[in-house]
Amino acid sequence: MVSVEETHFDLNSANALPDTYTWLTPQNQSQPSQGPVSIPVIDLDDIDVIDKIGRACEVLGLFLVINHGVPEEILRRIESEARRFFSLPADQKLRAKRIPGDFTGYGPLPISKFFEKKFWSEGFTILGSPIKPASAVWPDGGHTQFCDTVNEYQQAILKLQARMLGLVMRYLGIEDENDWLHYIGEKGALQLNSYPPCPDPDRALGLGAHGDSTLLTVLHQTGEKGGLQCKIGEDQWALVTPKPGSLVVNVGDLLHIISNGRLPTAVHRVIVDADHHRYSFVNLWGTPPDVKVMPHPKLVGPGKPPLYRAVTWMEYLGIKTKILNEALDSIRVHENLGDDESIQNHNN
Ligand SMILES: C=C1C[C@]23C[C@@]1(O)CC[C@H]2[C@@]12CCC[C@@](C)(C(=O)O1)[C@H]2[C@@H]3C(=O)O
Ligand SMILES: O=C(O)CCC(=O)C(=O)O
Ligand SMILES: [Fe+2]
Repeated sequence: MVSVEETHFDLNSANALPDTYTWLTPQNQSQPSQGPVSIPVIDLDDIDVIDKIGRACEVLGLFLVINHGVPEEILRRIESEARRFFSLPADQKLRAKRIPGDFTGYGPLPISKFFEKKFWSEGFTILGSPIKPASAVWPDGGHTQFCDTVNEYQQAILKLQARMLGLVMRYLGIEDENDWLHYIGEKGALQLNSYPPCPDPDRALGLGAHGDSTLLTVLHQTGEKGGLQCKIGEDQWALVTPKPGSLVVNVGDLLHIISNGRLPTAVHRVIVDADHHRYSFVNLWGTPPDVKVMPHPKLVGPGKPPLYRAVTWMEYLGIKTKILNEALDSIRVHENLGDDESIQNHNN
């Protein structure tokens, strides 16, 4: 039998960076942004919130939100439950190990297989009810507090996500609730991430560059240093500096599709630190199982053909799990004529 020690490398007690975690390619060495790029901060109580949130989605697809209405007490509790989970011995966490083909579980994320080196992070994904994985970890009742907290956190974040989606829809000119309420219903996947201090942070990566397959992703993070970076232009990365009381929001592929390409999916990654142990609690929010996601009919018309075919969230997750960065292109039915590069491709 293979022991836990042979298969599981414990990042929390490592004092050197193993070869399997050492990035030699420019993967984590591309240029940090020249000069400070400011990440927009959107105040949900702002009188011009529709315009401001819409523009933030349109420009970067990533922003901070304040006055978001998620009670601080819930944020503190999810943090404390995540810390309780990640500080367990490896063999106890591994009782919830992700089985290949499953979304839920503890272990390397679906994107890991697309990267040549491992990520300096631990993750626990919960899609659906937390009861099964949590009671595997805590068979003696310790799971109840964890599950209650996960449920309350997701409920509170879902309320915020639905509110923001309404604002963005109105920005796009989709005023009538009946034209977008059907996107709401799924609570999404909760991704708990732990990024322990790293002995050689310049040669490691917490999480590789990716876009989320979501409508919107909302992320709460610990500490003041940050680690999340947002891709700007070709090969520059801006640090999403934490701001007390704020949450991070990013546009995912589903909203990009619905907006018919107008709102970009935010490409992001995570860097790590020598001293700071960072955690993030990420709600990856998609559409209900029976909803076909496609460019919204109100955003399609003469001169504005639909750029993508219809997909359900689950179908899209399946595609993304197989071909990651090519997923959007694989459902594209028309080039974006507003985009210089696309026009060139079209002419060739
Ligand atoms: C619902 C999901 C979205 C996600 C795959 C998952 O099943 C649960 C984890 C999510 C996550 C988080 C990190 C990046 C990502 C690309 C990945 O590998 O796992 C996303 C997936 C996604 O948004 O496509
Ligand atoms: O930890 C972070 O800041 C980002 C995590 C992330 O991108 C994800 O879980 O999808
Ligand atoms: Fe992400």
